[in-house]
Order: sequence, then structure tokens, then C-alpha cells
Amino acid sequence: MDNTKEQRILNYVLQNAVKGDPQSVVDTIDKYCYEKEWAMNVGDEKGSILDKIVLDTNPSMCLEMGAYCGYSAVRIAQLLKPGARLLSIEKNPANLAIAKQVVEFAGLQDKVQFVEGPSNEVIPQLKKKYEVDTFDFVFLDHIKDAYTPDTKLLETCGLLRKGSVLVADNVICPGAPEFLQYVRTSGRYDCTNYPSHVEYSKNKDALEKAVFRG
Ligand SMILES: O=C(c1ccccc1)c1ccc(O)c(O)c1[N+](=O)[O-]
Ligand SMILES: [Mg+2]
Repeated sequence: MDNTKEQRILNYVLQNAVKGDPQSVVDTIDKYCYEKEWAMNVGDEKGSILDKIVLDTNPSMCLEMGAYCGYSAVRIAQLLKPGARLLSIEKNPANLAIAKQVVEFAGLQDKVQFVEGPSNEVIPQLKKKYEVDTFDFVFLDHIKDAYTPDTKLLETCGLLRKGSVLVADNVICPGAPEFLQYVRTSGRYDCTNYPSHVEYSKNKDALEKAVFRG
């Protein structure tokens, strides 16, 4: 059976990264995506911005929407303090399987819990089924049209608290204009834009940080 780009990325990690070394996994995926095939990981440039925000936030409970191949899960999880955890939602079962293997190869399986399904169906289950109180940090990197309804759903499900930090990828390219308008005009967030570029390219993109006011 012909393999997919995501399977080729996993195979490249398994053959070239250092097992148990998260940064080696991140660097290896970046190398593959620069040299062989573009893929929609957050990438090294935006990833460095993401890293700084995670370190500054020092979160105990994190959510990621859009695991893809596990790249951002590895970036985030390697920065978490002991006992902190990342819950990663991915609706594509094939990508979820890849992401799980990438995270396991990095040695971060004890910090990352994957949940398969559409985010709008998973979010309402998080308090009872996954024993989540509130999220300190949320990374949005899934379907761009879902950013706004999922942010509102996190609010209505009581999963955000005063100071919860949301970081959204791709607010310029492919773009998330409704999300930007909502977080910047609702009065419920303090927003900061981080200009950057689309992963592995020179096209303009940006991250948006939105801190919930409670
Ligand atoms: O939407 C795409 C996309 C659209 C068309 C072709 C390939 C990807 C995309 C591009 C860059 C991203 O960082 C990203 O997260 C996504 N995504 O799907 O979530
Ligand atoms: Mg993205």
C-alpha cells in the first residue's frame, strides 16, 4: 500500500532521530519538511515563539486542538514541569496514530493524552470524562473555521479561567479572521500578535495570543 506523507515523516523520525530526545525529534521533522516534503507542523520559527509563551505560562494543564503528526505536542510537552499534562485532540485517526508514535519515540507519552474525535464533540466531555478542571494553556491548530466556535465552547463549558492563555496558529495564512475579530473585540481577552511565516516557507503568517480575562 502506498504510504502517506505523514507515514514518511514518522519513518524518517524513527530512522534519524534519537529515541527519548524530544528536541532531536523536533529537529528531524523540521529537517524533513525543509528538505523533502512540506507539512503543516507549526515549524521551527513559529515553534520558537510558541516555546517562549509556554515557558512564560508554565502551565499545569494544557489543551491542543489539531495534533497532526505530534510535532507541537512534542514541542509543548518537553517544556512542561513534572506532573503537568497535555491533552491533544485529533479527529483524523491516521494522523492520531502517527502522532502517538512520534510522542512515544520522544519519550513523552506520560505527559500527553490523545483524544480522537471532532473538537466540538470532545470539548463538552473534558470535565467529566477526562477529569479536567480548567486549562492554563490552549494551542489552536486545527480547522481554522473551528477556532471561534471551539473558543466559545471552551468558555461555556467552564474550561477557561482568568489568565488562561490561548495561542492560535495560522491567523494570517490560511487565516482565522473570525477568530481574530472575536478575541480582539469581545472584551473577554487581552490579545498579542506575533508576526512570523508559514512553516518552512517565506509566506507571511502569525500566532495570536489571547489571555482570557475571566
Ligand atoms: O489548512 C491548512 C492547509 C490548507 C491547504 C493545504 C495544506 C494545509 C494548514 C496550513 C498550515 C497550517 O499550519 C495548518 O495548521 C493548516 N491546517 O490545516 O490546520
Ligand atoms: Mg498550523
